[in-house]
Amino acid sequence: MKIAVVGTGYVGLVTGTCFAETGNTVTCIDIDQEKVKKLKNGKITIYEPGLEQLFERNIKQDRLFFTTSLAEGIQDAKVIFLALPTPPGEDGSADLKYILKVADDLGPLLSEYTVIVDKSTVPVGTADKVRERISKGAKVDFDVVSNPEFLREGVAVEDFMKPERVVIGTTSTRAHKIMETLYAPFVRQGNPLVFMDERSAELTKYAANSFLATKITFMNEIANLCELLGADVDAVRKGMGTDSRIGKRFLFPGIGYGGSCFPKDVQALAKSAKDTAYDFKILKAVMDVNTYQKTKLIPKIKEFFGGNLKGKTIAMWGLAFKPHTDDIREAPSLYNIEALLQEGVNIRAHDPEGMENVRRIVGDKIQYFNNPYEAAEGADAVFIATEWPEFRTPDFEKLNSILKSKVIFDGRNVYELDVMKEQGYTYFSIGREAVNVPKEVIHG
Ligand SMILES: NC(=O)C1=CN([C@@H]2O[C@H](COP(=O)(O)OP(=O)(O)OC[C@H]3O[C@@H](n4cnc5c(N)ncnc54)[C@H](O)[C@@H]3O)[C@@H](O)[C@H]2O)C=CC1
Ligand SMILES: O=C(O)[C@H]1O[C@H](OP(=O)(O)OP(=O)(O)OC[C@H]2O[C@@H](n3ccc(=O)[nH]c3=O)[C@H](O)[C@@H]2O)[C@H](O)[C@@H](O)[C@@H]1O
Repeated sequence: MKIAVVGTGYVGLVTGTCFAETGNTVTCIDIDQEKVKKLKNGKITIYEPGLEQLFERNIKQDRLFFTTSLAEGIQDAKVIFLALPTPPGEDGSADLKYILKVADDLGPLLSEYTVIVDKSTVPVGTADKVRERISKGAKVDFDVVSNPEFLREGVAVEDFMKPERVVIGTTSTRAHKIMETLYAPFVRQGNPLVFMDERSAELTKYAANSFLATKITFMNEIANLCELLGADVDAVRKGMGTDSRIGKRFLFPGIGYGGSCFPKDVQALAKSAKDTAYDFKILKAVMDVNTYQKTKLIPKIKEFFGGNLKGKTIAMWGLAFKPHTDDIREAPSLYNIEALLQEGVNIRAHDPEGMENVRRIVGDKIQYFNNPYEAAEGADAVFIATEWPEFRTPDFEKLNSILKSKVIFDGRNVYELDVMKEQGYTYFSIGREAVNVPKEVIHG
């Protein structure tokens, strides 16, 4: 099938590449000329494990194309995916300007029946708005379908190629059949295509993201309580998660959820609820707790160093909002960098993929190093903001010899407490006992 994808950001590039991989001819369209130039030259624009290989193969096999022209890109396309940004507006609601602009442009360009698919995360009622905008200029039949995306960055290819489910919102039989054909190769393992109406599909996406953010936040509060009650959140997590009604996943406490989606989607759902005069209390609490959680280690760091951090040096391991991505949008690291800089701390940072993106925002206010050991050179403490696998089993001998003092503040519970005890590190983590804390420091 010939398809077009408008927007070659994270979702657009993965969507386009994966549909090409299953034999479709795909043209991806973006207004960012630099991006399109790179992509046309066979250079991938995001870091995503496994994507580059598929991307290169499909370009070579003439199934994946890029252009800046909407008219050229959608020519002969039976299905057009809109994978456009929906950033939070000033009031927290999703800003639909990118989607509606493309909808306006698309109408007059359609030359035969086409399915237009909202792949972006959009509030309930957006499919109706897109339909209305397109119909102003369209002279042919078309359908607007809601097909929200559930992929996670870092495992996006796997999530897209083997989805647990695909949600498709349409009441049109014609569009239903086309979407079923398009997705057939991805759901062969018995995972379902879940068909529903457009509004329900739109809400499903916000409900799923908000539920996951709530699950994490609930665990963060349990962790905070563990610290006060002298319990171990790792044990509690395992004890809870083995109940299949609760499930093991997304129960890992830490310094809050970040990324381009959970924060904005929780906020947007809360705003949608408010607009209908519904007071969604849980979502408000989730946002409050997450704000607190992001910098919850700062007071501990301050207290450990006797209340004054001026002139201290901290090695920050991890900057990306989670491992296996270079994405730093709403990354907890950024909030901690800001808080530490305000206290007069020198920050020596390392992240395997995210440093360039952080440099664009923070500039030379912090220093960047190519490996975690260089970052740790002469530091008073290590702060772990992202649980990259390479931090899990460090060469402790090497680390001992370069750190000024053996202190770790771990926002992602990377190490076993026994290992920290054995290695003689003063170790603070989330929801667990603080280890080897000198008597003069009051932490429990
Ligand atoms: N990033 C993620 O992991 C996921 C994102 N989503 C949702 O998917 C949507 C897209 O997200 P991302 O891919 O992360 O966004 P992004 O910001 O990475 O990419 C969007 C792209 O659209 C392009 N664009 C803007 N206006 C355009 C126009 N008029 N014509 C053509 N291209 C245009 C931009 O230049 C950019 O390359 C959002 O609604 C997001 O919430 C859903 C699931 C996962
Ligand atoms: O709508 C979206 O864009 C996507 O948002 C999330 O995906 P993503 O943001 O890539 O990352 P996650 O793996 O969900 O992690 C989000 C944040 O939660 C944190 N997290 C996750 C799991 C956990 O147990 N604890 C925890 O603190 C991570 O560190 C990260 O900051 C969802 O998992 C995807 O299904 C969804 O498609």
